[in-house]
Amino acid sequence: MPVDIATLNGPQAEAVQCTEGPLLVLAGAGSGKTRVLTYRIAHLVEDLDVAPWEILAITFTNKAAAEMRERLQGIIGPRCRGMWVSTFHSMCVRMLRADAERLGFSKSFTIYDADDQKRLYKEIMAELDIDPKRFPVNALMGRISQAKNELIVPGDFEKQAIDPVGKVAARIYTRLQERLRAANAFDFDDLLVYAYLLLKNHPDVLEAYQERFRYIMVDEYQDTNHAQYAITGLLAQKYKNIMVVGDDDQSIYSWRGADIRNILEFEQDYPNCHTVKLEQNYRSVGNVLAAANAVIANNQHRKAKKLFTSAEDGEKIHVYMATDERDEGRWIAGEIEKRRSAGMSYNQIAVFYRTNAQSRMLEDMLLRAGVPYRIVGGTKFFDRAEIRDVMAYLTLVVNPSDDIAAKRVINVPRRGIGKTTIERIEQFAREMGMTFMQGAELVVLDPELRASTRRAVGEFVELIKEAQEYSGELRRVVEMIVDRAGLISALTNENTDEARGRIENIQEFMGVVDEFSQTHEEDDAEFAAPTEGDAVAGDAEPVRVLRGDSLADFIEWVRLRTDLDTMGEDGKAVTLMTVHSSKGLEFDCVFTAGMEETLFPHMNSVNDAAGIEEERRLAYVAITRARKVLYLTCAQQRQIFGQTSANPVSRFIHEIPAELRQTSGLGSAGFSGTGWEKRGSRRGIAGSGTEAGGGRVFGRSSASGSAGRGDRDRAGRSGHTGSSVHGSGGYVNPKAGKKEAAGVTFSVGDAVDHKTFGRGKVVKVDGDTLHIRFAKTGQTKKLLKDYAPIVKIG
Ligand SMILES: Nc1ncnc2c1ncn2[C@@H]1O[C@H](COP(=O)(O)OP(=O)(O)OP(=O)(O)O)[C@@H](O)[C@H]1O
Ligand SMILES: [Mg+2]
Repeated sequence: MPVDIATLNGPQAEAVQCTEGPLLVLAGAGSGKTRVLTYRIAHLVEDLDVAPWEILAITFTNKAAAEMRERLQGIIGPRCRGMWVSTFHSMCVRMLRADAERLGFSKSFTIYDADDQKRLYKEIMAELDIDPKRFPVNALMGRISQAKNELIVPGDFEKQAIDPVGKVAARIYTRLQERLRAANAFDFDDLLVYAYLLLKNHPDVLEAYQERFRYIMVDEYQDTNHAQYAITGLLAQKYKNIMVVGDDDQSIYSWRGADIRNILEFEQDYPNCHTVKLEQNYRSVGNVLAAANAVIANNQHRKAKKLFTSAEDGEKIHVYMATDERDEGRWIAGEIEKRRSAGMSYNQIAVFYRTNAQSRMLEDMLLRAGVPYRIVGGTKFFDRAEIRDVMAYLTLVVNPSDDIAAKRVINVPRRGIGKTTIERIEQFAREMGMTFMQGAELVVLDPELRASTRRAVGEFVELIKEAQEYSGELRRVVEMIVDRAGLISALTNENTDEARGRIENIQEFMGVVDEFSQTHEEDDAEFAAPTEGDAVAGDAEPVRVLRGDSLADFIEWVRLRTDLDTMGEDGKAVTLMTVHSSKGLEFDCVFTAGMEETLFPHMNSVNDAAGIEEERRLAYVAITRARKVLYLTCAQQRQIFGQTSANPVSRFIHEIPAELRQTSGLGSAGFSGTGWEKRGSRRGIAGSGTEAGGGRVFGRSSASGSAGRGDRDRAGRSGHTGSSVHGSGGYVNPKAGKKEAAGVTFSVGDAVDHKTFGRGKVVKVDGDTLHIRFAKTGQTKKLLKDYAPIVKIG
């Protein structure tokens, strides 16, 4: 069945039908770029008989890739199997898995994430005697990452380094690459660098891919870095059938090496390029689009673009000025509940923030109001220590040369292998030119070590070896490691709440294993029927080398999961995420919290024009995610990064024309009212005892968690309670209580959450007194509704 071009507008259809030669679609947010790219793939396969394996589609996140595959499945059905729809990093991993030997690595290489990498940096710095106080590790990592994204090898980097940090970074860079190679590992940036080198230095490999990928498409091209640009260039060099889509106004990753010039100079790179402009926005209502256009118009360095919509104006942009971050979170929770009662699904609501540090308070407030949410980024499951331990064990099973993994877990759980022993193994391994595991195996014979230590090391080595025999049976090997290493029993012995939480996480991890097994079977099916396209890269094995080695596959899958992939498909919940992660997505209702100077725009960027322009593009991305309703919130004072500060309202709010805004909260009386003048930052307004005290009062004020459901009275009260802790510095909003006092009504059957007693049910209402039966204790307590630390949860 031919692809239905009729559902596209003129320029969109033109882009879909322009299938030969270079094509650029440069257009604003929500104009259908991703839709056009997807339709073009469908058109190629469905109408022009292009084989699916001849198509390479690159997206910015794994989530976007999954969505695209799903949409394709909907249009062309199972024919999209065998097609490469992936991120740059996943694509590079596939290429490297097929041909790692050409580069002197083995196929079972490990991918180091930021945490592994940091450990390695610290080791190297210790080894080279570099003082981390003078040369912070993050700064060095940033420099080297930037060099890798620009494809600058250690030798050239050293020649170019003139400043002290650069010179130190050059020494580390050289050693880093040696260490990574010895560990048979790549860091994230290396995936791009080595894939590039593979294509650049092995013409037969390059040619095989050029012949295979006759049609190349890249979404979000404005955020490609130099390495990605170079890889794309090589792949497209022969047939030049390359389509790139993007929006220069949405370039938000320059801090990670993205180069906006890649898209702006596409027409120069491909002189006979066809360019299509899309000007109709199909995503947002009129007011949201007008706000976005007004904000971005303040950037000097941009290609001016028109963007119109035929949608209705919709609601005005809601601006809420909170007293503090708690009030902000509480208010957001309330508004979410209002939307929900009006029929909007939680899934269609998102709360964005500029920095991860903001999420904790928002989470707390949603939790207390009983709003289900999922958080993307921040408290990443896979970043938890116990999960990292399990992962390190598994990594070691697949790649025993991974010294970082070995050292992480040799004494986890504690089995009496101390620092001295580890150093001894390390030194021995270094002298003998061995890996840490090989060293460990021999140290067992060292009579100078205590017998118990030798036994412990021996058992550890033995465990890893035994597990290797089962590496094809994923669930079994994971169970074996968890069980035999004694991870759960050690935690059980600790017998603390925290340990129990960790056990739950490990159990949750088994669920992840199962989830993988299910999706992996599908993947297998996807590649099981080899197409002509799989026979690539010269004599090397086809790209499907990993089939059958499910543990290696699993590890790779976990490593490549970007934050966005933690979003579940089922279970309705509000999404919390940073603005950066929201790229390409859309929601009916969007909240962006923390709209204050120094937070958004972020303080790191406020002093330079280019930085401000990037922050403004970020604001543009945030605004344009909203389909129907947009909320922007800010707080008069905020505790964040361990200090209290008070900052003016974000310039991005001012840049939205006043007639498009509707303001409420503290500042509703006057936008730049006296309370909003610059106060600067004040460290520890609340004093040192406040953290704990704040926590307590917070529990108390949890009674106002349901404030958003009309319970403004208690919101006011708890605000006052809060003030006694915050110091009564006039930050409490006296108006809030009076103006919005509605009084809360409880009735029999309501579910409540009490700070101390937990969940319960209202069994009787006697004037202001509630009789609540608590689930945990089974007891019924009489509580005064306005004073008890309770929140209505259903
Ligand atoms: N011709 C059309 N008719 C109806 N809906 C459309 C049309 N084109 C795009 N849309 C819808 O508009 C929304 C935005 O499209 P899409 O996500 O492809 O835009 P985009 O340009 O990729 O946006 P962004 O710049 O944010 O990535 C989607 O919901 C899409 O289905
Ligand atoms: Mg898009």
